[in-house]
Amino acid sequence: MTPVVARTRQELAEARSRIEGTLAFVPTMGALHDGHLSLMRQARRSADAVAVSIFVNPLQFGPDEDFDRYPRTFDTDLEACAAEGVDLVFAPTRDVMYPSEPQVTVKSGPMGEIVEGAARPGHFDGMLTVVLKLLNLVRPDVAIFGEKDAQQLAMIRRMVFDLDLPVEVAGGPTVREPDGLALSSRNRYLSPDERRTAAALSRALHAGADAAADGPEAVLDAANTVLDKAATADPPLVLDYLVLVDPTTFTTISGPRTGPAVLAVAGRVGATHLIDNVSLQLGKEH
Ligand SMILES: Nc1ncnc2c1ncn2[C@@H]1O[C@H](COP(=O)(O)OP(=O)(O)OP(=O)(O)O)[C@@H](O)[C@H]1O
Ligand SMILES: CC(C)(CO)[C@@H](O)C(=O)[O-]
Ligand code: BAL
Repeated sequence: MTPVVARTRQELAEARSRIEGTLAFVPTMGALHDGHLSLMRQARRSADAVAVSIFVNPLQFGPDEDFDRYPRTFDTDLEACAAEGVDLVFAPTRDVMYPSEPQVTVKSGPMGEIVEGAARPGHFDGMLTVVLKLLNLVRPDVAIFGEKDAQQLAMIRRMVFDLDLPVEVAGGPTVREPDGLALSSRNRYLSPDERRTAAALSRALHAGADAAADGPEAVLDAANTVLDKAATADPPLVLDYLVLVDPTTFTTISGPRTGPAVLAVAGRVGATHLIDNVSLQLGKEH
């Protein structure tokens, strides 16, 4: 069945008031792929009804980023939502979300300025601002985000904790191509040659995870060996960062250490910024 499509606050309020039972919510920027669909299936298992938002949020894009060329594929997105049994799609315009230039926004704090936040200044402030607005508008019981954007997920959990938001946050596992490349709406920018180079990101994470029992230095060495080779490929992978961080705070892990960690990587192939990460247990066989 086709989902109810709400484009305005009033349409959303009316559709929301007709939903009975619990509601799970999957916020997206559209250009839906199997990663999004797996979050929708998780949402379906978590609640009586499922809502999806489709909104390319200008606030989280830097001036030199790809806001204008970000893929917008609403008709096929709606078909995908229908096939997954989504009940409600909220697809506001920019003017609906931001009727005037916002004066009060969310400040993501120190965690918003490191790792991906250092590569994309202001990104996490804009992301948290729109997520808070979406949560206030949709009022879900549970909101589901992909682990592919691990720092985003950690920051949303922190916002919910710090601001006492009445919502449960759940993470969904990263869906990958057969060669390991994490699905991402931005993958469609890649030429076949760039696509081949991009696969080095997940290969590096895999190599790092395989060395987890030997500690942080071994993890970074193993991943860097793969990335160094990709840096000389044609076209090359231009590394933005490779970091081993605490899963909750995203602060760097160094020296001998055991326990959970996230190995996160970001790089550019051509003009396309791609990110990926893997969770691992340092100092333990996995
Ligand atoms: N491969 C994936 N597996 C699982 N979840 C994913 C995957 N890719 C994205 N998501 C999640 O889907 C939600 C919407 O993300 P978004 O619409 O930005 O897609 P995206 O593929 O991450 O796009 P982008 O190319 O902009 O990074 C986020 O919670 C994101 O973490
Ligand atoms: C959470 C989100 C929908 C906010 O715009 C976006 O950052 C995304 O798609 O991951
Ligand atoms: N996938 C996270 C949203 C962004 O890249 O802006």
